[in-house]
Amino acid sequence: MLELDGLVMRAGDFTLRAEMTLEPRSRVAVVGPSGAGKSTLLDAIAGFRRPEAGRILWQGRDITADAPGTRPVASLFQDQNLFPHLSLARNLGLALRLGGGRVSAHENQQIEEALAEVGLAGFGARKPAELSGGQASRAALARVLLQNRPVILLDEPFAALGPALKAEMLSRVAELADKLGALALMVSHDPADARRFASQTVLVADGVAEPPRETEALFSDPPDSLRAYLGQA
Ligand SMILES: Nc1ncnc2c1ncn2[C@@H]1O[C@H](COP(=O)(O)OP(=O)(O)OP(=O)(O)O)[C@@H](O)[C@H]1O
Repeated sequence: MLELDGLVMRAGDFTLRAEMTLEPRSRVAVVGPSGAGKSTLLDAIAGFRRPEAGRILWQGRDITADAPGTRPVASLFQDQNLFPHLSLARNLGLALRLGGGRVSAHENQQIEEALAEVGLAGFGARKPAELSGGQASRAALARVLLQNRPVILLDEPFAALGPALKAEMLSRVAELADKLGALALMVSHDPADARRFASQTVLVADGVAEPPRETEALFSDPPDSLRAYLGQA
């Protein structure tokens, strides 16, 4: 379980509170108005921002003070965070060896397999600039696969892709999360994506990240804060 226990995040005069439990191996959408704190919530879990109060626990272990690289968490962002001067294989090697160092023959084999898994067999020598948007997204998925962490965070990673490609990537992420047995938490501005991806949804609004609710129930009878955001006010 991922537990947010009395979590308080503060940035300037913005405050976000969260109190919830998320089940392992579940897929959860994070929705809410712009500026409500969705990225803040994911950054807290990833360890990119420190809470002012409260704790974050994974399987009962307090990870609040852990550095991002040592958390049980892999993150996928819109700008896929690939180093431009390194080949795809070297970029993926860094996912396996956070401290750098030579990648072993076995690790090279793992990288090849991960690339093949996402439909990029033979692309290891390419630089990120030599990839299309869809290929870069798939490369980022290969990295998440290699990182093999039990929590996957996705902050609008496919917002720049066209509808068909976005739908394909979402189903690939769902497959990958299921294969890894991971909890996947995804920020989305598109209710259709949330419905497609996640049976549970966290609403972030009015300074609070609420415990997850059934996605269908939330969208079919949205509270006022979500209704306004959906343009149903
Ligand atoms: N360093 C900072 N200093 C002051 N305020 C900040 C800082 N970082 C973020 N904020 C504020 O925190 C709030 C939450 O931002 P956050 O990026 O988490 O929202 P979001 O829900 O992800 O928004 P969007 O959907 O537009 O991406 C915003 O009101 C933002 O202005």
